[in-house]
Amino acid sequence: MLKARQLSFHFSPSLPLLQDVSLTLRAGQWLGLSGDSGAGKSTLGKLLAGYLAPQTGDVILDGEALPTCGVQPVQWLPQSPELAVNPRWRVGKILREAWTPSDAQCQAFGVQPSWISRFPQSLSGGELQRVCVLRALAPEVRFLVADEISTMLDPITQLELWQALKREAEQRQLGVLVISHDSALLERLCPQRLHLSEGQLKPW
Ligand SMILES: Nc1ncnc2c1ncn2[C@@H]1O[C@H](COP(=O)(O)OP(=O)(O)OP(=O)(O)O)[C@@H](O)[C@H]1O
Repeated sequence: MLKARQLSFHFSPSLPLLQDVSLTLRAGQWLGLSGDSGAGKSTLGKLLAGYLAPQTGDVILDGEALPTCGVQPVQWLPQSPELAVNPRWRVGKILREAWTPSDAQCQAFGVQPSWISRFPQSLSGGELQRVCVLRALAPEVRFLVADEISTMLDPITQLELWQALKREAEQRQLGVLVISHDSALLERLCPQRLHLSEGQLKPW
């Protein structure tokens, strides 16, 4: 179980962003998170994945602090995959950075064998996003923060990505926090939804 306990966070003391935010994400749960632009959704996602440290409160996984080395069991997947890869690495090296997905997994996520020897700049944003999502699914991973991951995909590719992720999450009982402005998408994917507004979470 992943828990955020009374997190407060600001980039500047005069501009508090999150105040006393608590949430629980269970194994196998799909939880939706909406909120206005700039409300702090990505910041909360980064706090949950250990990319940022809160000023007060903490994030615990099964009662313990997140590990500081090795494969992170909570993976934050950002909207812009091109910012999350080393442009000097070929796609094969990027994909296998933490683990080696099977051919069947590559196929399920629509990752084509012909991409392996290419550089990431030569893939479309949607193609690279699929590589990054699959890269994040190492066996040690237990929770995902999917931060607007399908925004740049066409409707069919979007559907295929979520179907592949649903299947993988169900098999492994991954907990997934889906961050999106698309309320129809959140309603479809997530039985429980939260809304972030003025630094606080409310059921939605
Ligand atoms: N590194 C940073 N330094 C200073 N301010 C930052 C930093 N990162 C984000 N912010 C600010 O914090 C606020 C929250 O940003 P965040 O990206 O978490 O919002 P969001 O809810 O995800 O927005 P969107 O829906 O537009 O992606 C914004 O006002 C943003 O400008």
